[in-house]
Amino acid sequence: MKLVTAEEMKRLDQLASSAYHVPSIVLMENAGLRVVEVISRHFQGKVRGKRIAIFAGKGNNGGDGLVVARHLMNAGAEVQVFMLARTEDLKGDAAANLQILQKMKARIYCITEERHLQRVDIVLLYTDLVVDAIFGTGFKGAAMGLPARVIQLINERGKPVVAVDLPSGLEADTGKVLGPCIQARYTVTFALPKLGLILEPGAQYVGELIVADISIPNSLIEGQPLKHNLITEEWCRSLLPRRKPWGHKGDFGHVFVIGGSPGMTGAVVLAGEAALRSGAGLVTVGVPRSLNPVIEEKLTEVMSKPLAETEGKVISVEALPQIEAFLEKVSVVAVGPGMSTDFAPVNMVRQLILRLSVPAVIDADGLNALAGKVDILKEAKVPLVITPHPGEMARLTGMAVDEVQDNRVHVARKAAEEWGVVVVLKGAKTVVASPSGEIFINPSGNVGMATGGSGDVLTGVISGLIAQGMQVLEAAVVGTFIHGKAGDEAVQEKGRMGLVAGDIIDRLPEVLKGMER
Ligand SMILES: NC(=O)C1=CN([C@@H]2O[C@H](COP(=O)(O)OP(=O)(O)OC[C@H]3O[C@@H](n4cnc5c(N)ncnc54)[C@H](O)[C@@H]3O)[C@@H](O)[C@H]2O)[C@H](O)CC1
Ligand SMILES: [K+]
Repeated sequence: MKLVTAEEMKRLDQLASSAYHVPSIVLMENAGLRVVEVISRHFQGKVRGKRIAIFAGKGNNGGDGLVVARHLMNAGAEVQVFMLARTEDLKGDAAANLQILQKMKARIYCITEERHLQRVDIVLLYTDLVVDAIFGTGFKGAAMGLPARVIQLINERGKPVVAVDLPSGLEADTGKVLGPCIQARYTVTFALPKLGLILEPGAQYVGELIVADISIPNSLIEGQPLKHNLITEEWCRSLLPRRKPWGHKGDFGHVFVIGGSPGMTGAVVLAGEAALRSGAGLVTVGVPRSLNPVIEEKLTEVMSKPLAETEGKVISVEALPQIEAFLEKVSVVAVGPGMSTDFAPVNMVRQLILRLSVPAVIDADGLNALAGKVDILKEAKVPLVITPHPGEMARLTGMAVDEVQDNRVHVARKAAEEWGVVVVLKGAKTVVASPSGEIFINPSGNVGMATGGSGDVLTGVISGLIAQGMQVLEAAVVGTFIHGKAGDEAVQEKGRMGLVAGDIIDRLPEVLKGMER
């Protein structure tokens, strides 16, 4: 599903009027009607007599609210409209709808001074439902002054709120909530979801999200170069490889996981098992020679390959010829789980990337090996996926973690475009970015997955899908979704605190089974 920024939405709005001659006031009317439908559903169709307080800002979001007021009045509801602006401040379509309401003798109060809040507080006490039409896509920064106080009052009274287009106080493009923000029961957003409704923390204020058609022509929407996407289950289902009944394990690829070091053997085991549970035909984990007996103990279906090691029992540069020779037998490499950041494995990774002859997923210490040497990624001759968590992304970009987290979409896109790789920037609402700047936001997953080894599992899932012939971008998108969905299934049973990475692997088969075609 496509997502939009405020700017893109404005352009759609303008083109609908200028290129398709859909008058903007028709769009506003439709927006209002869609909101009324949700309100009617909330009251099981019985709107008559319901006490509804509508809060309208000075822009077109407020205009939508005035349309809602008109239709609710006609439906017999007891409507009170609070304008967070002077009536003369309204322009265009919003002003037109205000005039209509004035002609209808609607109860309209302007909240322009602190003392006006008393009335708001009293009305809220007896209100059945609130309509938030204060700010929409025009909002930036933090709500302050009277609007902020009104938002706080509405939240404190705890009545159900229908947010028009966006909960007021939330930034459409970033999902940032820098001040008070409406906690909505429903958000009726127009045409396409705004990025900020999906990103954190904005997504926590949305309630039930309804994407409402307001008659912007589909051909106009499809014709726009919209580069933000929400990953959906149906889309992932359509991308999953089909299994031919006569297939044999050779058809489903061979994953080679390279990593492991003393005390960190579990990471390669998790990655290897996850790859197998994601449908790969064969999986081999390459570990320092001394650790191989321990790994063999832990593995059954997954094979292992002892690699040349240093005295410290980490993978040494001498392992490169062995690894290169083995590349002929595999379909994809996963580099990094538990590898350690000793000089030798770091050096090995930096050289391996230039010699890869199959796609690779680079994760964890494989990424830490590239801090300060990130240009190596640009010289790879094969498609790459990197799967940094925010700390690893900070090390790769030289930014502070907060800076990365503050601009997740921008940071992921810039890295993907500059380094020419698929970037999976993990975290709440993982962002997948392609070298062409396409963005895919993952809605699945939960905080229970913030546990050691969860990233190793994701590396295995993505590698397992690439082994079965998926393009690296599709494997990253689908793998991220499946990994999160398996975590969502696991947390139902294990809870957010008790969930461990192995629980995610255990749920992969049922998630995949539910998506097979
Ligand atoms: N096709 C569509 O998308 C349609 C959208 N509609 C509605 O229009 C709003 C966008 O309206 P706009 O006038 O651009 O801005 P807002 O109403 O969201 O904001 C009002 C006003 O608020 C000011 N402002 C911005 N930030 C702050 C702040 N931090 N504090 C105080 N004031 C702030 C700014 O000056 C804005 O002008 C969209 O959401 C839809 O609801 C159409 O009605 C239907 C078609
Ligand atoms: K709003």
